[in-house]
Amino acid sequence: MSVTTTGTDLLTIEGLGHVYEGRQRHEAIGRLDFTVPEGAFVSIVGPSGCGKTTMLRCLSGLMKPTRGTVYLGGEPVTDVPRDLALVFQDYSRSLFPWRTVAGNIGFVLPRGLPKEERAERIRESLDAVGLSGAADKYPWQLSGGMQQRVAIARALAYRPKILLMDEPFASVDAQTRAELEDLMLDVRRRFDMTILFVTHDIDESVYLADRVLVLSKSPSTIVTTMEVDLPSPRDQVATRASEHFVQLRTEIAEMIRDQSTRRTASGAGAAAADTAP
Ligand SMILES: Nc1ncnc2c1ncn2[C@@H]1O[C@H](COP(=O)(O)OP(=O)(O)OP(=O)(O)O)[C@@H](O)[C@H]1O
Repeated sequence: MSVTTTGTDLLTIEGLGHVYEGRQRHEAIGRLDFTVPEGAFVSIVGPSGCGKTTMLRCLSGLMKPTRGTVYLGGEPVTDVPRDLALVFQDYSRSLFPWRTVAGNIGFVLPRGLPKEERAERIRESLDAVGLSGAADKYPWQLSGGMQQRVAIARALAYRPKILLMDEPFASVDAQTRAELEDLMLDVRRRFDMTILFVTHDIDESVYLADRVLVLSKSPSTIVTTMEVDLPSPRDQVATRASEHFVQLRTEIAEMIRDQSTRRTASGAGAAAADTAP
């Protein structure tokens, strides 16, 4: 089954740039321009410290960028938008340990929501992440992978138009990571969700997405945009072993390596010219 997008851009990023001011002035983002179509799964991959988290903070309205504008559904983002949810890498800090799983999910739902709908949203989202029986447990009674499933369920229950994920599976073991990747593909199909997924793992970026954006080192720009035309549903073994998958992941790996070699040879000042889209 292939997943379709409407072709309408849900998220538009125009000329985004960010400089951290202060004693340690640092230009984290050079210039980013890209769009995320409604219904698409877009991965962003880039080296450590290239500004991925800074970018997500700007996209989600948590931080005002130094330059540029972010539009969600055509409206400029000036505050945290109602239609957006974030899932972070550090699940242990994103869940309240004193609330049950159901309590953690219910916490983000609108106060005025009728009791039955609140219960239904919690039930549906826990079912979607395979944790139907865990509603009354506390986060500390769950494994790391299960806690991250709760964080995903909480984002789903909120019913956002777009889900931003910041290296969400970087802290779990390889087997759990593969299960969570497949969970995201399933969730995306079931909820028709638009997802922007940040990772430093090239294979993961290709396995999950319709499109991969490759970032340069900081100050980041987009080195390339790669369409991923692998068939769906994807399979952890067959997809990753396919010739086309290997070709795509190799192209991205070479691009990241070449770019970092060039920067080392020519100095950081050449970065902007080297990485122009
Ligand atoms: N508050 C701050 N003040 C100054 N510099 C900062 C601040 N926050 C981040 N930086 C710097 O900006 C750059 C980008 O940081 P950011 O956390 O966005 O990168 P990242 O790609 O998410 O990193 P990682 O892959 O390691 O998670 C880094 O060099 C970082 O040291």
